[in-house]
Amino acid sequence: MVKNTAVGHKKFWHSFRFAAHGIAAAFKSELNMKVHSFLAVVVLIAAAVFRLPAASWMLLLLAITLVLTAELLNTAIEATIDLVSPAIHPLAKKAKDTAAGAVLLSAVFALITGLYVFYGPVIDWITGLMS
Ligand SMILES: Nc1ncnc2c1ncn2[C@@H]1O[C@H](COP(=O)(O)OP(=O)(O)OP(=O)(O)O)[C@@H](O)[C@H]1O
Repeated sequence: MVKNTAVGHKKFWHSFRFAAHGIAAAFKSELNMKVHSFLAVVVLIAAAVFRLPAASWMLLLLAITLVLTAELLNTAIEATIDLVSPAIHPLAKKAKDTAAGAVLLSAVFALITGLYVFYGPVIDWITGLMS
């Protein structure tokens, strides 16, 4: 019983390490992943500078998580397609374009979220500067 738990813990940490390695590998190989991560850091710094409320932070974190998750799944699908269908095939195109569509959709959501949470504070800041 104790042994099984120990094995379970070991398996959990192995899975965790594989997952962390997957994220690091996608970050290293995918330009989009780097760009989205950089933008996420900039947005979070701006959220701290503008002292956004907790609800806005949660919305931003949701949007960032969605974009990065979509990017990771897109990378996984691209790698799988390149492995199983290196030759041109309409289904390979469909799979890659659909996965890219998921990234685009999540990025549009992130843009709308950013406009929604920053609009008021930025307008207040500009108004304060002019008065
Ligand atoms: N095996 C294939 N069969 C048919 N069309 C493909 C195939 N591979 C890629 N394509 C088409 O080319 C586009 C670009 O594919 P590519 O593999 O270069 O991905 P990408 O979107 O440029 O991502 P990245 O640059 O991150 O690898 C795909 O979205 C798809 O429309």
